[in-house]
Amino acid sequence: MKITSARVIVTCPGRNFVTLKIETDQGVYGIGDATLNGREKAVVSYLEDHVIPCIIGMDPRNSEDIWQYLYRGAYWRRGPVTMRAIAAVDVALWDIKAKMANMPLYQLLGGRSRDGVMVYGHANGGDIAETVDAVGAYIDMGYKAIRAQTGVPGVKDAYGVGRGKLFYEPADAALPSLTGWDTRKALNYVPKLFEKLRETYGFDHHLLHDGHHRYSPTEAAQLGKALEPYSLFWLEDVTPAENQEAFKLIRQHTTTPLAVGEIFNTIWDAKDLIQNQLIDYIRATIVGAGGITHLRRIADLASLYQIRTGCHGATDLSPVTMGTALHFDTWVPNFGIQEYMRHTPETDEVFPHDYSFDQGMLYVGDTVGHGVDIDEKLAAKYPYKPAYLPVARLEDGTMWNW
Ligand SMILES: O=C(O)C(=O)C[C@H](O)[C@H](O)CO
Ligand SMILES: [Mg+2]
Repeated sequence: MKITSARVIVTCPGRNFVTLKIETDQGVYGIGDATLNGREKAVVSYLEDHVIPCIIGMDPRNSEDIWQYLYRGAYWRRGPVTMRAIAAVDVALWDIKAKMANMPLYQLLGGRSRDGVMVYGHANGGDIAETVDAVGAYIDMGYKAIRAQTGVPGVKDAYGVGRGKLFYEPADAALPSLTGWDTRKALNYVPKLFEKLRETYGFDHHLLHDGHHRYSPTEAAQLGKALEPYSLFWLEDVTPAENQEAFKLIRQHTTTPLAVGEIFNTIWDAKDLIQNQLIDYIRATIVGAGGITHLRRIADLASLYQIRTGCHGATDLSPVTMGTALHFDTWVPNFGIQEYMRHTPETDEVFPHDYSFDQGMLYVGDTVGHGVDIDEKLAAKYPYKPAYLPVARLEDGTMWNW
């Protein structure tokens, strides 16, 4: 069996997606996602100029060997561009493998460990009152877990506060837009949001919060401690994690569960965090961390330390990643939760998929493969549109982490 062609399809049905379609001499094809928000074309070039020419003629059934070939063979390891390209190939090959086996992907991974996958949605508002209302709307939709973000008085466009309610999309301009940040103001305000949420809705729902890399380790420890009475499911990305040791300090001071890893690309980014039990949830996902082949290694390492998965699932992860992640989540023994930011109807139409939402859970169907396809004719109607994530500056102009 041979790979006969591989094509990159770029489409923008409301936001940009990069998709890889691998075809074989046996008529079976596979689809993988390679989207890197705000840097899409770098992955397109990596795939078209450096990956596709190497894999034509290879046996698509050897997905492990092809993964190693692309990882070791490049000599230049890791990084978001390389690992997304590898992930796209890997997911397309698993899709092909499952189709050849006439099985839904989760069966090939080891079968069902659960009926459905608990997801969390994004509730946000300009201030506490608006966010409390937004959380109520998610509860009414049946969600069991909700991430809550609020604007902070005196801070221009604090992280997570979108214009729309259901379809929050941070990549919003042809050049990065400017947002503000003030840690002191956020530290004073955010705990009040959770106090109000628990007062209003009680303790039956899981609440989550994303610090989006804004706090220093000491400030992060303060926030974790201040949030303890409100019993969060997790506090995410509370400080940047390039220095994995930084989490030791936070961990010593708070029992608020910690999640990290949506920008991780390999097991090496998470190794110390996992082995020292400095986190509770690992957020690495299929498209970010080298596909199924690599993500399952991360999950296995995490399972030794009772750390559970919490795959990233923002809108920049295409339905191909969402569908594949749901198969992974349906199987992985140490599953925690899955993020679910809804795509627009236009995106859902371009990527027909076999997963559905009911009462706070997502369910994959039994379509063979990962169950997500791309309507190429429709995709062609939505040409690439440059879009960037915002940047953040402090009041005095200092560049900060967005
Ligand atoms: O979904 C989250 O938790 C995020 O932090 C979303 C990210 O900002 C987004 O995926 C960036 O592309
Ligand atoms: Mg996040």
